[in-house]
Amino acid sequence: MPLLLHPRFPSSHAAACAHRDAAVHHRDARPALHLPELHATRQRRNNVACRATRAREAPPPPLPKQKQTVAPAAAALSKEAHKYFDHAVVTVRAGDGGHGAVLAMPASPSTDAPKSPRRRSDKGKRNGVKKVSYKRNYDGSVALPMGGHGGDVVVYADEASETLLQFHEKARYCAKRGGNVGAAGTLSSRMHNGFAGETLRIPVPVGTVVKRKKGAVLADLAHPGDEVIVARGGQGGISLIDVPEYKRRKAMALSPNIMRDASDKVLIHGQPGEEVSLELTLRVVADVGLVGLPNAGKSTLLSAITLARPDIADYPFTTLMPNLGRLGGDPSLGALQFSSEATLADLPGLIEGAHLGKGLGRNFLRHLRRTRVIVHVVDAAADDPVDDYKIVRKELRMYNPQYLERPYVVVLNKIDLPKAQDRLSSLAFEISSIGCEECDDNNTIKGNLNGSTGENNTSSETKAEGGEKELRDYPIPQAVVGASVLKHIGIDEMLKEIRAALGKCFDHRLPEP
Ligand SMILES: Nc1nc2c(ncn2[C@@H]2O[C@H](COP(=O)(O)OP(=O)(O)OP(=O)(O)O)[C@@H](O)[C@H]2O)c(=O)[nH]1
Ligand SMILES: [Mg+2]
Repeated sequence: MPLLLHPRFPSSHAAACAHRDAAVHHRDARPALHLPELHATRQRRNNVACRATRAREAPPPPLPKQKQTVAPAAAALSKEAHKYFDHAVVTVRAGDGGHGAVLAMPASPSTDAPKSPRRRSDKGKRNGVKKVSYKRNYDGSVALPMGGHGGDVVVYADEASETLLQFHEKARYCAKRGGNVGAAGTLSSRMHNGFAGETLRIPVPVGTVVKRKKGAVLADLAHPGDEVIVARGGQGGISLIDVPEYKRRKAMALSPNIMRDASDKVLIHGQPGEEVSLELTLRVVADVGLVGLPNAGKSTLLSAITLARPDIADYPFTTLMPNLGRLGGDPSLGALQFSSEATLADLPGLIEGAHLGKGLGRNFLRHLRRTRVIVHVVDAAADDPVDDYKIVRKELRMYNPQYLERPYVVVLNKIDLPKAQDRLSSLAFEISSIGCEECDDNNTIKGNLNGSTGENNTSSETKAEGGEKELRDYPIPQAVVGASVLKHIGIDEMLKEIRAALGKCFDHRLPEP
């Protein structure tokens, strides 16, 4: 019987042995060298080794320009992490299926052989050969072993991860392939399937949107533990029985997987695993977004009312990436206080012209998308707080006019400073009169939160830029409160207003009053 082995199986043992023997023979056949010759040869060999080492130590030749621009350099990543932390492109590859095998039928006892007398030890044997019990399929055919399934690739939302920066350092992930069928050889009851490749699980921050590159959205991983299979592993190959033609009819009774000719061998190959390019976009999950000019005190506010400890400093753009903090429930609600818990996101400061890329730009405003309430933090001791407030409102409108329709609270901060205290009431009056009372409609808010954002909605942005709707056409603030988050003045009043604004939004967690 011809020995049929899969080309990828370690079938070339004999060839390898022959090669090794030839090498030994070649070594033995070398003429013996005299001492001076030996020395010269060693010298030559050392020189070659030296050159090889130098070649290995030499820096690799520079890549062509277009290849170098594929991923941001590590230095740029550490310096400008805020540009990359919320967006990444990765390629994932699921594992290939393991291979099946070509199996020979076990030798059957010759019917011509003279029958030996049956002995007690021959129990369970037929004509002295032990009867084999194979695993069977539901239709009674022998279950032939299969190659293992390739590992899938799963992306899941993990509370422990915060940014997508790691995907700029490693942009390709491969799952393990399935195992091959144990051994090619004779069909036996002890053969087993190849082991399944392990699923590769990739953690991403909660709030990551997983999308095929230039394709459909696969999942929005908005809750911890949410997951999506992004690439499926290949199926394992089947096994085939190889029998001479005159035995095929008999073998067919055992299994339909009979090899007819060499071309059938492709069936034993495992299927390749899927490979996809994914675009990961992080949109932080928060109920309240803190916005304002740099230095207004947003991070100080977050640290005053939550356990978050963001960087705080007396210079603009201290915050480069959103900071999240958890606001505890309202104790006055008793057992229901958990329902008033909320997550706050402190965003980097905005400046006039952010929509044109000034300052840090406005890309991080995408992180307001999931918020229900916006808190404007205004430095009441600044030269023109009302103008500062308008600048931020206008930048929000440029980015997504729908943000202006969400309920919002204005916090006039730094009232511990005399300059702010003196003009607090006039500022509060001026700010609360920018906007229209009638358009304060919760239905609009619901529509915005469920519907599409204006993030990529250029038509709505153009509309706003065209000046069709002024700031006064959007709702007035829910409340304007004076506070000093540094000195803990007016914190309770501010929290009350923020919770009231949250309560006004549609919220399934809060019981209807
Ligand atoms: N006097 C006074 N100073 C405050 C108050 N709140 C914040 N500050 C100070 O204002 C400065 C800026 O505060 P941050 O919280 O870093 O401001 P920010 O809005 O987060 O700034 P960016 O991250 O740059 O956008 C710090 O020196 C704070 O100590 C306040 O209520 N009163
Ligand atoms: Mg800050």
